[in-house]
Formats: sequence, C-alpha cells, structure tokens
Amino acid sequence: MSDENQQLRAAIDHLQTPIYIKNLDGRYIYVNDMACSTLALSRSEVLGKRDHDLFPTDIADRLCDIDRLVATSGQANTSEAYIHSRMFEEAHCFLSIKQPLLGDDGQVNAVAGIAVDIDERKRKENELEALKNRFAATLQAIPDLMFELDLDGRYHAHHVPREDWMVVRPSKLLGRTIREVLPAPAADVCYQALQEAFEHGFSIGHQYRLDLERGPEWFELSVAQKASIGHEAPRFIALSRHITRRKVAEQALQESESLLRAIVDNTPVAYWARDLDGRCIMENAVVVKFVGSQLGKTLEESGWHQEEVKIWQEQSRRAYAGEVVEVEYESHSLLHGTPRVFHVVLSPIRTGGDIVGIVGFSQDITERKRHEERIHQLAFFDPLTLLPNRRLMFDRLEHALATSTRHHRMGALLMIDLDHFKELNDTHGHTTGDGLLVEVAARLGRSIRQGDSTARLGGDEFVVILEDLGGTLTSPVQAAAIATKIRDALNQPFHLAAGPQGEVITYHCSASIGVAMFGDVVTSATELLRRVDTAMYQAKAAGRNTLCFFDPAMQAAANARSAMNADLHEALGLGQFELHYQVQMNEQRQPIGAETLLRWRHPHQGMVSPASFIALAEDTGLIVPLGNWVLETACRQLATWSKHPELAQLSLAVNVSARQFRQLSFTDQVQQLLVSTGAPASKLKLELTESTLIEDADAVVQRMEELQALGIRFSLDDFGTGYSSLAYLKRLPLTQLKIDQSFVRDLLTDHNDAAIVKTIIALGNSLGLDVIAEGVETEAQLAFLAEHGCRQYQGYLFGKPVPVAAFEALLMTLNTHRSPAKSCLHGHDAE
Ligand SMILES: Nc1nc2c(ncn2[C@@H]2O[C@@H]3COP(=O)(O)O[C@H]4[C@@H](O)[C@H](n5cnc6c(=O)[nH]c(N)nc65)O[C@@H]4COP(=O)(O)O[C@H]3[C@H]2O)c(=O)[nH]1
Repeated sequence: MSDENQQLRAAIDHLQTPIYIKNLDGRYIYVNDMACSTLALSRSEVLGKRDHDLFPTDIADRLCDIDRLVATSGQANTSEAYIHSRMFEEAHCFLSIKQPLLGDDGQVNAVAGIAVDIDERKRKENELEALKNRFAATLQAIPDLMFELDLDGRYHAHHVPREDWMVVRPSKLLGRTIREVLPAPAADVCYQALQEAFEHGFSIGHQYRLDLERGPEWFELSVAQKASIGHEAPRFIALSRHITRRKVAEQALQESESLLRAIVDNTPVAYWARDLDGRCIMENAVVVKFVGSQLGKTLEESGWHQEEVKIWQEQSRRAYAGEVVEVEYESHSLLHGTPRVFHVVLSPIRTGGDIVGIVGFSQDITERKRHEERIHQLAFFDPLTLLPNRRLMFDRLEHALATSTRHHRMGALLMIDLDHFKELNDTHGHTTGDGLLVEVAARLGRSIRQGDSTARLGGDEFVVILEDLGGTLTSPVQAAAIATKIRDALNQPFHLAAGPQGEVITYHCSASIGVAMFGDVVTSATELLRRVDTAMYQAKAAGRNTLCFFDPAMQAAANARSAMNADLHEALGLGQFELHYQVQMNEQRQPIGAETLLRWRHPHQGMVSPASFIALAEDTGLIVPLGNWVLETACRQLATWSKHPELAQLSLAVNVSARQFRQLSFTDQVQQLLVSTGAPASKLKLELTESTLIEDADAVVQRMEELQALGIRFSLDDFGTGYSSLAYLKRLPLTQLKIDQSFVRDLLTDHNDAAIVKTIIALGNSLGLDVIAEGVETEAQLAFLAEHGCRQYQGYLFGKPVPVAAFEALLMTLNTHRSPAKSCLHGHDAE
C-alpha cells in the first residue's frame, strides 16, 4: 500500500461518519472506526458478520435488499433507515449512500456504503411537518373565509371552508382583485375596510351582502395588516365571517321591535316606564299627545298640577314597593281640552327578582264613564222628567219600608195620576203632554220635603214616598196635608207650549191621588204599590181631583175587578157573549127596529150586565175585539132579516164605544163586515155617546162622514147627560137623538126632567133629526112623549132586551095582534 493510500485509509478509518464495505455475500469486509463506534462493537466483532447478525431482522432484510439492488444494478443508492445501535438509546435515522465496487474484471464484487447520521435533521423536519399539519388543521377548523390581500385588493391566498359562500370558485381567485370578483357594493365595503386596516393596522365590523345562489347572504369583515418583512408591499389578512343567521335574527328582532313600538304607539293606551330615580325612560305617542314628552323627567319636573303630582308620587311609591296599583282619576294636567278621566295601572318592573323601575298604562275612559252614567241614568231615571223611574223607586221604597219598620216610624206612599191627561195629548199633541209632565215633576219636587222622594212610573203616573211622618195617629193627617198640597199645586194653571208655532196655552190640570200608609205592620213594596194603586183608582172613581186613602174594602173591590178582568179576557174566546135585542117602536106602535145589547153569560155569575164590564173592557182595550164581534153579529142578523119580508124593514142600533170608534181602521172594518155578511148598510145605525164625539171632533166628523157615505146612520146616545155643547151638534151627520132613560124615568114627576125632554125633542125636530126616547115603561110616559113630538120609543113598555129567537117571536106577535091601543106585549127578558 502506497503512502498515499495509507494516508487515505487512515483518513477514512478516522472519518466521523460510519463507512463500510460488504462483499456480495453481505459480509462486512471493512468498517471504519466510526462504524464500529456507532454499532458499539469492535472491528473484529463486525468484520465477517452479516446485517442479520447485527440488526433486527426487518432492518437487516431491508439493508440486504438495497445491497442486492446496488450490486445487480451497478447503480448507487441513497436510502434512509432507522438503525438501532447500542450507542443510542433510541433508533437513529441514517442516510445511507451505497456504491457498487468493481473488481479488476469490471464486475461488482462489493458494495461500499457511508451512513450519515441525519437523526437531528430528521427530527426537526418531523417537528416542522407536525407543526404544519397542526396549523393546517387549525386553519381548517376556522369556519370563516380568509384571504391574503395586498393593498390593491388582489388575492394572494385564501381559505375557503364553504365554496357556496363564494361568488367565484376559489381556484379562480388568486391574482385577481376584489373589484374583479365581487359586485360593486360589496367590493366598496371591502376596499374601505382594507384602507382602514392600512391606516390603523386593523378594521372590524364592516358588513356586506352577496346575492348568492341560495339567496342573500351577509358577511362581516375583520381585516388586519400583516407584519411585513423589510420593504415588502403591505399584505392584509381579511377574515370574512358569515353572519346571515345573525343578520336575519337581528332583522327579525328589529322588525318585532318596530312592530312592538308601532303597537305601543298606536294603542289608545298611554304607556310609559320610569327608572328607580323616577325618571321617565320610555313613553309612547299617547303620553306625548296628552301631557307632552316626559322622557328624562321626574314627576316633580313634569309640570303637572301639584295635587296630581302628589297622587302620582303616592301611587308610584306603592308600585316601587312591589304592588300592582289601579286607580281611576280625573286629570287636569292635559295639554289640550277639558279634563278627562283615566284608568291607570302601575306595576313594578322586575329583572331577576329585583325591581328596577315601574311601568304604567293609562287609558282614557272619559267616554266610557259618560256612557256608564248615561246607562245608569237610563236604567234608573225617567228620561223626560229626570225623576227616578219605577225600578229605582222600587228600590227606594223597599229601603224606606225597611227603615221605617226598624225605627217604628210611619211613612206614606202617594200615587198621583193626572186626570184627562190623554185628552191633552190627543188635542194638543205629545210635545204639549210632555211639557205638562215635566212641569208636574217640578211641582211635585217643590211640594215635598228634603228626604222624601218622587218618581215617575210611566205615562201620567207619579209616586211620592214620604218618610218619617211620625206616629200612627198623626201620620195620616200629615200625609193628607202633603197630598192636598200636591193636588193644590197641580190645580194651579199650567202654561204650556202647544201647536206648531209653540203658542202658549193655559191648561187646568187635576189629579187623583191614592195614599197608602206604611210602617206599622210589615208590608212588601209590591203589596204597598198594589194598595196605593187601588186607592188611586178609587180616587178616580170618586170623581177625580181628589185623594183617597187605601182601605181593605177598596181592596176587595179591586180584587173583584181584577178577577173579572181576567175572566173577561177569556170570555170572547170561550163564546160567553150573546147579543140581545130590544125592540124600538114608532108612534103607530109598529116595530121599526131594535137596539143590540151585549150580554156576558159568566160560568159562575150567570148573566152579567154590560154596565159591569163595558168600562173595564174599555180600560183594558178589550172593547175593540169585543165591539167588532158585536158589529159582526149585528150585521149577520141584519143580513138574515133582509131575506124575510116581515123583518127586512127592521133597523139595528149598535153601541160603539169611543175607543172602538177611534181605531184608524174602523171604517174599513165596517165596510168589510157589510161586504162579508151582506148586511144592508142603510139598516145599520151606530149609537155613539157624547164622550166619543167631544174628543178630537174633526177626526170624528170625518170618520162619521166616511161611514155615512157607505149608507150607515148615527144615533147620539145618552143625549143631555154629558157636557157637550150644542155648537158642534149641527156639524155631525146624525140622524137620531136618543133621550136618556134617566130623563124619561121621572118625566111625569120631575119638572126639570120634563123640561129637558121637551127641549131635546124640540132641538131634534128643529135640526131635522129623529128623536127616540129610551126607558119608556108606562103608557103615561109614552103619551107625554108623543104629545111633545117624540115619535120613536124603546123601553120595557114594548119589550125588554131578549135573545134573537124571543125577539123574532115578539115581532110575530106584534104583527099579528097589532091594535092601536094595546097591541104591545111586554117582552120577557131572558135574564
Ligand atoms: N130600567 C129600564 N132600563 C131599560 C129600559 N129599556 C131599556 N133599558 C136598559 O137601558 C140600557 C140601554 O142601553 P144604553 O143606554 O145604550 O146603555 C148600554 C150601553 O151603553 C152599554 N152597552 C150595551 N151593549 C153594548 C155594546 O154592545 N157595546 C157597547 N159599546 N156598549 C154596550 O151598556 C149599557 C147598559 O146596557 P143594559 O144593561 O143592557 O141596559 C140597557 C137596557 O137594558 C126600561 O124601560 N127601563
């Protein structure tokens, strides 16, 4: 070995990198010092050994494979391998470079290798890789879009976790600018943020909207300038956060807030809140409208009336203490208009159990209050006179009864009914009638003491409750004195507006007053009212303008009256009525007709006279259907008679009551009856009383003329008994006057009656009217009447009222036995 080779060998031997040579059997034929040190073996322990002798099988296999490859290919090979050696605690990574060695024959006869310990580098590389992976994983976990941009907005890098948030695909981004990618409004926002970041180092909070495939999406930008190295152009990291959900929620919140605000502002309720210092922190438009804006003000600074501030301070104090306060009060502190009534609710505002302020609602209830008052007024007061109505009177009466019984004090109930009120109404109209009622109410009020009360029951009926009248003996005297005072007050002339021009008329009024005492025995209000009604009715029956105390006999009569009333209502339906006929004669004592007289065949009382029930039927209105029944029956009878030659000449006089005659449809009803029954109108004579004629004379005349045009005639019943003047007598289309039987009865003994009878006959004759006398019972009466010119008669002398069969039989007898002197038979009344 040359020196040079020796030096080289020595250098290789001591080289600080393991070097080795293996023969084609894989046995080490050379190792340098470092190789031995690395394996921690002596050279003799290594030389002649194979890799399988030195290393674990898997490593040894791999090393042998590479050796084989190098040997067969004749090519060098570089590989890395982790080698366990005793020198290191853990396997070290070596970069192994293997080179085939050629023999003299040019064939590979060995493989030389050098193993560089790259363990340290490898570890750093691994660490770097791990760091890179961690960073990539972190980046991947960021849900926001991230871009690296320069000041021109050019994209240099990107992190795009969601491609559907992008306007262009990420691969098309690099090298392009924001303006080339985003629509102008969004791009403007981005450039503004970039500029800010350039100026201040960062920018946050800018938002932009992109209309993407799925719809509008919102993003929020955070831009920060990257630290630049040297004179590098500035770069920016822009983080674009997807905030659509937040935005939608914000918008929904905003919408619901503005809806809430609109509701609060548009609700008619004033609404406000105050903090713990009493400052107004919220108010709606209604508050502003009523009292001007209170925002930021305390109650003391509100400018309201001092008393109202005090009320509010007190009520607020309660609300601050945790109470829900409700108050109604009238505010005088309003900006405009008159004071109004409010219903206010104050309640504490709590957050997490702590009271942090109070909230108030205030509703304007002025109109509701007015309506309530009006409803109360309508429910309990008479709208015309403003006096308490029946309902309130009843309550007061019950109260008065309870008090007087408890304190043994007497009281009296007065019922006042105006006489002939209906006539005033009919003659001058309802407005005049109303005027009278109002004035009567005022006079009643002036006639009673404080503590007594008066009420209007309806129509022309008033009551007065007198309390504290003293003991049982003196109290009726006191009651009578007050009732008399009332009657006298009402007797004073009234000056009432009447007619379309409102001319003033003087009206004289009278009243019938019933009095019922209370306090000595327990009586109910209903019973007391019944009693006073009875007494008042009695006062009316006693001739009006009078007062009458209740007594039990009176009650019995009233009871009988009311029982009869009940029976009367059923009688028509049950067919209990009959018509009787009383013959009417001429001076030749020939029958010329009959008067129909109503009879009620009562199931228990037998035949009841019309004198007992006609007035009642008139009061209750039953006279209308009843009168119709009478007219119809009479018409049928006339129609039947018209078919018999002996009876065809008879006329029938039918009593028609005032109420029946005043029906607007009366003429039509009669006409229809004539048509439906076929009765000859000329044989029908309607008997009207004076009372029928005096009320509303014009309408009566018109109706009479209408009926007269149908062929009907009229007789004036009870002539001379009423107050009627003779003035209108000639206006009426009458054919007959009837002398009342009261004048006929004493004709021969009473000069006055005789004079009246003669006057009536003369009057009738001078007006060209027939005159018929009723109640003729004797030949002497007949002779007197005939002598003074009365040509027609009716009375028991000729026949009593009898049913139709008896009447017809009577006529037959009269016709067959007619003789001038004594042909008339006395009829037998069926009763
Ligand atoms: N003492 C005496 N009495 C005689 C004599 N001749 C007739 N009378 C009675 O005198 C009354 C005459 O009838 P009026 O004056 O129309 O008075 C009638 C009439 O106003 C009314 N009335 C009777 N029927 C009806 C009717 O259908 N409709 C209406 N609205 N009223 C009727 O009832 C009143 C009483 O009728 P009645 O009780 O039937 O009484 C009848 C009759 O029975 C006599 O010679 N002596």
